[in-house]
Amino acid sequence: MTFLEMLADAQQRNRSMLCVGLDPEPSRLPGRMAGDASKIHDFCARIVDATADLVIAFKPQIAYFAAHRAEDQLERLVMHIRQVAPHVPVILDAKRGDIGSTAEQYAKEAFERYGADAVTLSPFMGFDSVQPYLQYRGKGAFLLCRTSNPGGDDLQNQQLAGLPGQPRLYEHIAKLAQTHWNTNGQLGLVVGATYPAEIERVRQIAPTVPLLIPGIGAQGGDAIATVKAGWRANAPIVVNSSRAILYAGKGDDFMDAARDAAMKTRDQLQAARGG
Ligand SMILES: O=C(O)c1cc(=O)[nH]c(=O)n1[C@@H]1O[C@H](COP(=O)(O)O)[C@@H](O)[C@H]1O
Repeated sequence: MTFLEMLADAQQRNRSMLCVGLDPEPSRLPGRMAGDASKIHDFCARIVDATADLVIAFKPQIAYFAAHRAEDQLERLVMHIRQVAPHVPVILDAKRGDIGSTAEQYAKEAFERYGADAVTLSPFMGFDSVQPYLQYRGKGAFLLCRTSNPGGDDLQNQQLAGLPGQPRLYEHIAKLAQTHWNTNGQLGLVVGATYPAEIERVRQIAPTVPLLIPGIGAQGGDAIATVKAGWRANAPIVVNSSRAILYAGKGDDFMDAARDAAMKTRDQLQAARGG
């Protein structure tokens, strides 16, 4: 199955637009795992077990593994997801971006080493830095467009005086992802839940590409406004929450607490579609 087919399948089966972000910080692991980086896999695997029937995707953030020399644990984690939730796609959050020859290695890392179904990319270095990922037919690539952090304004909100209509940089990225750059229909966009007005604008420019929307939960983004701005029947949205679900419980009940938080968030997002 392609990434888009997996997304559609998981969305329907689990009635969900929620993506659980796997950002394991050893000092925040619950109970006896606290402070033990060798338990990163076990912790994330239990979160996967507790939420696999509630999500549209899982999104491991590579820095949380690499910083603790836990890349092998990330490889095992993706295999675990394949076993317990074969219908749920894995989005590797790597935010890569480099010249073509180096991007080929990053693409190999994401899709061959880790076996991810999609990856996050910075579009800053241009189309030839994105192209190597598109050689992997059926895989997805989400381009950073209007990120959830306040500093996203520094560049993404600047107007491009040299282009007709002087679009803002994020508007231009949305247009490229919807049109010229999307040669095989593999591209999506990252837009922050902290900026629903910009999600709406991105949807006007890019009506059919999937949107990865982080920023609800710990960053305080508005889940309901996010769905209203981004959801369309023919275009998936993948709304990520990491810390608010991972660390919902601090003790041995962490799986129940994560499941409870994920279910509430999933239901809140689903309900916002209707109203
Ligand atoms: O690409 C991302 O996933 C991403 C883009 C963005 O604009 N903002 C953003 O927070 N993220 C990631 O989404 C996750 C958000 O985590 P929480 O704030 O704990 O839900 C982190 O892994 C971030 O690296």
